[in-house]
Amino acid sequence: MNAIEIKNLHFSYGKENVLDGVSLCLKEGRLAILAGENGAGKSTLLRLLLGELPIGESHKGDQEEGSGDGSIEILGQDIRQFKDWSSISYVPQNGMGGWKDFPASVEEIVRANLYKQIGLFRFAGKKERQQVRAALAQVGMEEYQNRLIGRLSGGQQQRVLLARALVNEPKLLILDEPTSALDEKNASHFYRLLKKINAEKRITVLMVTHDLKRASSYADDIWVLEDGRVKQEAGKGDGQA
Ligand SMILES: Nc1ncnc2c1ncn2[C@@H]1O[C@H](COP(=O)(O)OP(=O)(O)OP(=O)(O)O)[C@@H](O)[C@H]1O
Repeated sequence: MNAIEIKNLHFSYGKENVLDGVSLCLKEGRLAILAGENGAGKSTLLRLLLGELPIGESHKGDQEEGSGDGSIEILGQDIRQFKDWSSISYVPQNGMGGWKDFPASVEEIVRANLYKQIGLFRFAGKKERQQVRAALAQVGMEEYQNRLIGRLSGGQQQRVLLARALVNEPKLLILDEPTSALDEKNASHFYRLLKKINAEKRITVLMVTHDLKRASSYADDIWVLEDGRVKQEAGKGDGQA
């Protein structure tokens, strides 16, 4: 099955055409990167994939931020009918920015993503605590579970955000520039970790990055957004950066 299949996608904010016939296909189990210059439309494409921006007919009228057409299928289903959003996890850009004094532990940050399963007014049970521990172990942060989030380095915080995205055991993981605040060493470590999780857990990954040079050695598919369209480049996916 394809994790994502996009055909002839157009999107504009008012008169500004941002996507002008994007087509791409991400097969399940692969790791893909999406690059492109500032303003190329990468975040717009991610927002369409996450159902935050409309395609086709919509009933919200003037309140829409923009309008689009074309087709998007996620995990084999038309996005307009797609309901299984818990099978998709998203790591936003600068996810930890401004959390320096946030009074929550690593464990609480990861557990918060299980709120649908736990419910707002119930405490986490043994099963949920185990899920949190397993997600932290996947990113090598098990020992830090009681540490306040603001007392971690940028690289460690980014790994906690990854654990937070993994705790729901998603089929598809979407990341928006996860290494933009990291130095070279931490960025490479993050890519290796992502590749390992992709290979071992068979989680399909789509990552937006400006770091095409380093990230491309971990990718099966490399797409570059340019002039509203996607250009495909060969990926290596061997992780031998
Ligand atoms: N909500 C919005 N309303 C109007 N125009 C927008 C909106 N969001 C983005 N744009 C415009 O659409 C274009 C694409 O923006 P987008 O954020 O998708 O690019 P990007 O590739 O993610 O850029 P960057 O690498 O800088 O994050 C830009 O010209 C931007 O100004």
